[in-house]
Amino acid sequence: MSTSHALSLIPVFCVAFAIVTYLTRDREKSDFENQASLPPGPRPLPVVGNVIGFKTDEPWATYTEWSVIYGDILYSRFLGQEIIVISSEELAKALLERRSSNYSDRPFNPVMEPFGLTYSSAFMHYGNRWRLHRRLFHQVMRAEAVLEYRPLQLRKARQLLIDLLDTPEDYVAHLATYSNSIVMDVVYGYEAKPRNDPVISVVERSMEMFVKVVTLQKAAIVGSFPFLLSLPSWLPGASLKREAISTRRLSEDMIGVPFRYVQQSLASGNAKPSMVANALQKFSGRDESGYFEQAIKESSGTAFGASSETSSSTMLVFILAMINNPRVQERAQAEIDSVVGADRLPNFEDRSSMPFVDAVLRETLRWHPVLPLGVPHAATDSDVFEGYFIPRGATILPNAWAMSRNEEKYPGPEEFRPERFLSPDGELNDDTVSFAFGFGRRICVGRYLADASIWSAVVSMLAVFKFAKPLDDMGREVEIDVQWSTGITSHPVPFPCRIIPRVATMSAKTLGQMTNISDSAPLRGELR
Ligand code: HEM
Repeated sequence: MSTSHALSLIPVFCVAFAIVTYLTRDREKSDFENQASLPPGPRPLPVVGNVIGFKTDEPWATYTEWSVIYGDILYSRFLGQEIIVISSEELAKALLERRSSNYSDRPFNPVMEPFGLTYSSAFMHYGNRWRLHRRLFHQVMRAEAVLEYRPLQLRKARQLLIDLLDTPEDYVAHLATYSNSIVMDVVYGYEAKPRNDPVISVVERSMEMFVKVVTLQKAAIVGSFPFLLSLPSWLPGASLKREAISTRRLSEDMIGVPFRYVQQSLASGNAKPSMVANALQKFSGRDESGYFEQAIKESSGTAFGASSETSSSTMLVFILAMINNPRVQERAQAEIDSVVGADRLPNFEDRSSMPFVDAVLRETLRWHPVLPLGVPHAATDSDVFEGYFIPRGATILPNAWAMSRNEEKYPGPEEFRPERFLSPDGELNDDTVSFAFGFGRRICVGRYLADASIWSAVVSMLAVFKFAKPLDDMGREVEIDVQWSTGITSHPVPFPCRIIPRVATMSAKTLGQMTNISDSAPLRGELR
């Protein structure tokens, strides 16, 4: 058979396979199903499910539109996948927190194994292996532990300012370097080079693939048409197979390269305290099977991935918001100037005196949640919730996008208004936008680290720079046509902007004098 003939049969195979999958799919009916009906939702097409009107590049927007029609608990189907979308924060808490024993699993994702992503703690099934990962994170990322990283965060923020001063046009790379270098230090004790660090670039390439691969659509397609991964990789049209092969290679490097760096540093007696070094020492001599070593390797690899995309995306959203809201930017700068003065940069002791800056950070998390559909949970068992039947194994999507657009809680939700987080007397209110970090037992383990790293970058950038729209040939400001990336995370696609020092004579030397942190400041205590 010729290659072109073989190719022409692929769609036929796909449809035939989908029909067989659909007809033979067998969801166990439980007693619950006889008592309650599935939540309302758009009528699915046979086989393919709810594809009509579904915006694949903005699934959160589709689910939010559907939630207006069908309510805050809705049912939808994509190929063989049953999806329950929760669009209210209260209902998400009631389900994912108060019933967390049943809703802390992740959906089976057929993409993970062939793409070499089973290492990820964030997509791992609920169970003992996940618990061990969580414990390893907890050692170094719980609220009290992250206080130790403050000197590191301030030092890296100063480096970020120097980089922005030097080459403002590379701001996207500088933001990525900032968040990546903090997590590399915390997790591996690795001091990344300010530019073109070889280890960081391995991890960045791997993450780029990761966010494109871990989407609901891809999971459903691979789940329904697994033979696509068996096609010879040379075959035109076998792009999925080729993508799987390169993602697998990148993932191996991503978790292997920095891990070997720590092993070698420990062997030569030069290891700095870090999540990996501490844990390897703790389990040394009592890990014959290599079980703990594997968990340390996998969880540390996850930490990097989970942090890099989310933190730098949030900072991109912040810059965009500042450019489009100059009055907000000026008010935050006035607050910083009044607390800090002109001779030094802000530090963590100043934080409680600058509620407006914190309100800007919260509004950034709300205005464009970088994980608009969170990370999917799964129902371990069938259940009835709010009178609706939730099938065993269903994917549960906490629709952070819809929560951020709740008109009652956030009037004028498309506008960037930090004041919504302040009481009339200027104090911060209780709304910490916690939905941006997820729910229940799977809530983001890195949230305290993320909060301090993003605050330190945001306050430092506001103290030193003005962010403004680009200029045209006539010197007039031009509006930015913002595009948003799509995948499991979403952030503004790099846009032109001006990053101008607020003091024209600002230099790297002045920045050094404005920070009272020593470059060799001890960052953590002894190895435990
Ligand atoms: C702005 C920054 C960040 C945001 C918005 C964010 C958000 C999230 C969200 C929504 C989840 C899913 C929670 C759920 O399943 O309900 C999550 C999980 C996770 N995050 Fe973050 N995150 C951020 C930064 C970080 C950082 C800095 C780290 C680590 C260094 C991190 C590590 C993780 C891990 C390991 C998980 C998986 C938890 C599990 O499945 O048990 N994140 N994050």
